Amino acid sequence: MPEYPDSFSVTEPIVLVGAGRMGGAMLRAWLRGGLDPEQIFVVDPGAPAETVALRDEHGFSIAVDPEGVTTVPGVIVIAVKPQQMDNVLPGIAHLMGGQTVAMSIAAGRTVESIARHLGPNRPIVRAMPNTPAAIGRGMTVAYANADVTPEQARMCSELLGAVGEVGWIEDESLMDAVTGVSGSGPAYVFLLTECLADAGVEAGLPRDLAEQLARVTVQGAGALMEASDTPAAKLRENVTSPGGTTEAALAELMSEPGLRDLMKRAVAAAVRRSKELSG
Ligand SMILES: NC(=O)C1=CN([C@@H]2O[C@H](COP(=O)(O)OP(=O)(O)OC[C@H]3O[C@@H](n4cnc5c(N)ncnc54)[C@H](OP(=O)(O)O)[C@@H]3O)[C@@H](O)[C@H]2O)C=CC1
Ligand SMILES: O=C(O)[C@@H]1CCC=N1
Repeated sequence: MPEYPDSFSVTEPIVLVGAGRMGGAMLRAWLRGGLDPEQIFVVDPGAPAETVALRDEHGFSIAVDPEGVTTVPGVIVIAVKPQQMDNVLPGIAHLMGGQTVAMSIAAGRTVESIARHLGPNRPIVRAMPNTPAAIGRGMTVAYANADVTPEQARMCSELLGAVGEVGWIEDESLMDAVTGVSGSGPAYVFLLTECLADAGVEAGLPRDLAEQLARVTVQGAGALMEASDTPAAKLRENVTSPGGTTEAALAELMSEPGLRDLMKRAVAAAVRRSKELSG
């Protein structure tokens, strides 16, 4: 079980542009982890009610646009939709001070496409979290351009580490595949849960029971993977008695073209879409 920071050494102001699902999850994790609310400046023209309630509780600042930010931040976290980036980036360029690093979590958007708006030689981090971030159980992969200093990378690691595990890559082109596996991945597991419940109903179970069985089974299988380093393939074998029921089911899932092929096609589609969003 990874250890998440329960305090922050980042002392610079943090600007969060976009406090939606992912931005909001990070904001809540920073507050939970003890980041000083006076360091936090949220920019969101239609800040969700929960963000306003959090502001009322903790006392950070919310601005409707970047003009309302009256500080030079150490980090600007950009958490708006990829399609909003071209509208948003020009407005935040002026917030970039000499020591500011911009960290985008937008799917697909390349560092080069961000630098086009922020200017040359700007420190830029591109990161891809996922929704278990909301409970501190996310997986984030990050890439830093050559202008990011070790201290800036450390600050970004700390902010990302508040929502789960963080890994850094040195080849930005891997980010599309990262997005296809871990960024979008939780949705595949949720769909699997839905499909398992539907199949249970088809097999005669009442819907409530089928949904409970599917949900608790996926939770339990995830917990089992967490409890040891046993490879997923071995855990699958452990369920599979020779000549038994699982073997019969897996023969269906693994017959060509089976689940492996379907998953490859799904991830490839996400990778293609990530490349299309590159900007
Ligand atoms: N959801 C996910 O699983 C993941 C998402 N991402 C990336 O995170 C980013 C955000 O996604 P997500 O949180 O799901 O999306 P949301 O729509 O929930 O969040 C985006 C937020 O940005 C706000 N916003 C819109 N325009 C502006 C603006 N001009 N200035 C400041 N804020 C603005 C939106 O407000 P309003 O709603 O009023 O428009 C909204 O609150 C995306 O780029 C996505 O690719 C990355 C990994 C996983
Ligand atoms: O669907 C999306 O585009 C975002 C990026 C990864 C997960 N959600």
